[in-house]
Amino acid sequence: MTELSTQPQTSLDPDRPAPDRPAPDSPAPPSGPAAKAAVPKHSAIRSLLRLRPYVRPIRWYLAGSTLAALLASLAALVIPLVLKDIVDGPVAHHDTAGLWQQGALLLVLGMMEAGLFGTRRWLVARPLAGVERRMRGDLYAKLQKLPVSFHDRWASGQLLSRATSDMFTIRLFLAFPLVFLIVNSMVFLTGIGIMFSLDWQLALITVVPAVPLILLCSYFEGRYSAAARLSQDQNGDLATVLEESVLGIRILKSFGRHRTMASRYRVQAELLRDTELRKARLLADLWAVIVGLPELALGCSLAVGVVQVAHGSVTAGTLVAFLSTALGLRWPVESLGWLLAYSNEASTATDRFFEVMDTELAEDQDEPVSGSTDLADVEQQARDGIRFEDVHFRYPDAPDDTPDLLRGVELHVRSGETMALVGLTGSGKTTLTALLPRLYETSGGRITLDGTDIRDLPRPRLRELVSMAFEEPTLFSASVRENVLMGAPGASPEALDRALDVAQAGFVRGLPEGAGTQVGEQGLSLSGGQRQRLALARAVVGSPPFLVLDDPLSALDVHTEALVEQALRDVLKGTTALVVAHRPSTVMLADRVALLADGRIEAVGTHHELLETNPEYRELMSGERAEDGSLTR
Ligand SMILES: Nc1ncnc2c1ncn2[C@@H]1O[C@H](COP(=O)(O)OP(=O)(O)OP(=O)(O)O)[C@@H](O)[C@H]1O
Repeated sequence: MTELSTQPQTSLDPDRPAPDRPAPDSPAPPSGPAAKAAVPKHSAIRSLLRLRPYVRPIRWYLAGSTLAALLASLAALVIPLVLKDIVDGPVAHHDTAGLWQQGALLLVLGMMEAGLFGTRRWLVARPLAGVERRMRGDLYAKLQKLPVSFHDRWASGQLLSRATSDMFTIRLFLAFPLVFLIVNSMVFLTGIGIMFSLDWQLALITVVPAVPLILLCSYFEGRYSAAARLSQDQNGDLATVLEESVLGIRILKSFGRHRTMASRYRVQAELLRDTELRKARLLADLWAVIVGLPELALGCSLAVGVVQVAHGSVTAGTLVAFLSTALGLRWPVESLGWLLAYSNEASTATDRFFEVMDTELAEDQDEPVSGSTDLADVEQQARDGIRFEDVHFRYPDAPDDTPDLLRGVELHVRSGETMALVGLTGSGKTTLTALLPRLYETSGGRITLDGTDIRDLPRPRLRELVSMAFEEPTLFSASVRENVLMGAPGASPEALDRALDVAQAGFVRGLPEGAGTQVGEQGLSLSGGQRQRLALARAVVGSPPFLVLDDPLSALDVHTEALVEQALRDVLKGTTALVVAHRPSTVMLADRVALLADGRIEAVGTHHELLETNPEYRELMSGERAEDGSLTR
């Protein structure tokens, strides 16, 4: 699989060159992720063959379509032969009745050609739309299954372009180039056969240019593949910049950085334009030769043919038939350029599609490691709560020379207890909570829920048991109800009301359509505090046995925070909870507090115990820090 890199490295500062911005005349300018997307070494055909599982179900439609196109093209090839008969027969002998007969035959052949081409399109339109839908569906399903670490590495625009323009390219390839590469080759060979049967000398003059053409095409294929791949990757980079600009429009405007972003977009667009121009130049060069050489050959054969007719060694009808056949072969030859170009684009689009599809899922993605499928059924009192046992973790893309972010975390959150997790910013609190629902996999040690290793639980079940409210309250363009019920799809209207009450999200009832109101893309039509309360409601709506709240009240005013805390206390009584806290008010929700520092849990105790015994905690809660940002001890 081609390794794709990380986010685009383009600088926000337009005057600062991006790390791998191309030299103006460099042959293959890399940029951002596109820079690292190596062109696969295998041939275009091998890449395209990977589409077999998707094409197999519609193979008969494709075969029918190819047959229809072939018959239509062969009908077109018969026309010159009828012309020969007309010239050498009715025209030469002034036979009007014969002329009508042959004319009618020409008409039938013409109608057959048109009808068959129409049938071809009709045959494949629907099945090919189905192939595109299936591939897109598989890609989406795969993206949903891939771990969060994959999405950390891949720029969203790269994925977006794979799901949109690449799919379109592949469908178009199956509709046209695939069929016409086969049909045109057969038509070309048949036409050459007819030309040889009419006059072998003229035919030889006409086919000689085929040799340099074949050599040129193989040279072109390699160069065009590289350019096509680069252009598709750059397209993805451009989509990423566009997406970031649209999603971050408020920030860009408020910091007056929209020009900077526009310039970053322009740079990316210029890179893409340069690559497209390179593709066009390659195609133009190929085209010039593909069109020029046969024209030259045709001119030569016309001159020789006229001399032959003058000497009486060839009839005028034969020359007309020969030239008409040669002209009829212009399309199969001339189309070769764009058919090859498009096939190359489709092959690189296929490579890009399979780069995602081939990405291995974390092992045991859906299946538990060892038999258990649920928590042990024990009495409430015997439940063990959450245990982190010697947990180690490092991000997959962390530099090799850095230590693990978490280095032997030992923590026990008793059943029914609420544990606050505090620590300096960047100490790994969010990371530690993300290990619980297995958004990331631990690098060592284990985590248990009521004594069951979380890796022994199927992920869907684990995520039913552990509910999360993230620091960044993401909502989707759906109604308030749909957003909240994501936390428990089958929950009753009463449960929804209760969750909204706990989160102090009474504002929902004042919205134009209550809980049915659409919140707009990413919930941006709501305030930060409103979004945070809906995210909290989503976490608690299913009354989960384990709850993880990542600084859930940070965007709330003091009054609302107090009200939410009051309501949360009741919810927390019935659940085992880990709450990331930055402020004493949030810490007060918890029964005990754990202090995370240097990748370990340094101290555990009640808020008051830690205030008394742990200077680091005291300083953290009072906000006192040394000048270098670390806590003073
Ligand atoms: N996806 C990621 N890939 C690589 N490193 C990451 C990733 N996410 C976070 N980090 C790094 O891990 C460290 C811990 O981040 P984390 O978000 O867990 O800290 P935190 O204690 O929750 O901070 P805060 O209190 O500011 O929310 C940081 O140095 C951060 O840069």
